[in-house]
Amino acid sequence: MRRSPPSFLPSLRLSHRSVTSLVPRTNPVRSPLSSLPSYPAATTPLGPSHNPYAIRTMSSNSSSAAAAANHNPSAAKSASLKPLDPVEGAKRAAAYAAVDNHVKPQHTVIGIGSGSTVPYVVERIAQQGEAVNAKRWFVPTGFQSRELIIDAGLKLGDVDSFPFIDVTIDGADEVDNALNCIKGGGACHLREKVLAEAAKEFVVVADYRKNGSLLGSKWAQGVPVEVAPFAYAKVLQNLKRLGSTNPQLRMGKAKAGPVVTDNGNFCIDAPFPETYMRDPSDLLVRIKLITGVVEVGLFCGICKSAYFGNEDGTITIKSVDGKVQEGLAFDVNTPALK
Ligand SMILES: O=C(CO)[C@H](O)[C@H](O)COP(=O)(O)O
Repeated sequence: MRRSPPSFLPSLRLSHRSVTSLVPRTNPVRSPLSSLPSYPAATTPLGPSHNPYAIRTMSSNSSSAAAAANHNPSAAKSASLKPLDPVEGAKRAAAYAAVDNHVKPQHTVIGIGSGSTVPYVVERIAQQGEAVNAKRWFVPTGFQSRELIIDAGLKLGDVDSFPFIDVTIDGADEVDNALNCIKGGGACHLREKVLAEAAKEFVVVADYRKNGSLLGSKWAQGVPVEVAPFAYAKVLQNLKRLGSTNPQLRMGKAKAGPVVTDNGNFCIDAPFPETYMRDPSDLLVRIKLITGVVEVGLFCGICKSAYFGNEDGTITIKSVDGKVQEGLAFDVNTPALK
C-alpha cells in the first residue's frame, strides 16, 4: 500500500509538478517495489507480464521478506530477502551496494535512471527510511523511473527545477574499463545523459553481463541514436556513410511501427566495427554531428563508479581512476544505512 502524504507537507514550498507525487494515486498496485509480490500477476495492470522492468523473484510466494522489508524497513533486520535468480540477484546486489556507498543523508537531489536494475536502486533508497527521504527530491530519466519514484512515495522533481543533482544512479548496457558506457537499451539515453551530466556524481549499476573492456563486444545491437522522426531515413544513410554496419530503426515489440522515445523521437541502433568502438569519444562526436541526431547512447568521461553484481553473489566496483575491486562480499540483508 502507498503511504499517506507525509506530515511535512505544509512546511514545503512545492511546485505544481511536485505535488502530484504526494497525492495518493487510486491504483495501489503499480510498483514492482512495494505491492506486486502481494498481488497475483493477472490482477496487476502493469504487473510482471506487462512490465519488462518489474522485479522478478524465483518463487511467487506472496509473503516475502522483501515485501515485508519494503513496507517496514525494520523488518529487514529480522527477515531475509527472497532469493532471486542469478541475474536479478546480481542487479539487486549492485544496486544496493551503490546506494549504500553513494546516496548519503546529506544528498537532497537524486537522479533516478531507467531499466531493470534501477527498481532495486529505488527499493534500497526507500529502505533508508521516510525521515531522510522526506528531505529529498528525486529526478526521473523517463516515464518508467517517474512511476518508480511516485509509487515508492518519494518526492518527484524535474531537472528544470533541479539542474544540479547530488548523485544520479543509472543502469547501462555495457561499460568499459575507462567507464565509458553504451546506454539507451530502453531508449531513455537523452534524459539519462542530461541527468548524468547534471550530477556531481554519476554511478552505474549493472549485472555481470554488462562488464566489458571494449564497448560493443557484449552489447552487439549497436549504439542507440535518438533522432528527430522526420530525419530518420537521412540519418540512417549518414550513419552507413560514417561506417555503421546495418543501422536499424528500432521497432516496437508489442506495437506496429517504431519505438517512440519519451521525447517523441525515434531510436536507431547503429553497430560499428571494432576500430570505431576503440575510440568511443571520437565516435560519439562524429555521430552527434549528423544533422537530425538528438543524442547518442555513448556516455564518455561521465561515469565515476560502476557497480556490477556477479553470478556468485559478489560485486565488482570499477572506479574512474582505474581501480578495480573484484569479488567483494555484499549482503543484501544488511539493513540500509539511515
Ligand atoms: O540505458 C538504459 C535505458 O535507456 C538502461 O539503463 C540500460 O538499458 C540498462 O538497463 P538494464 O538495467 O535493464 O540492464
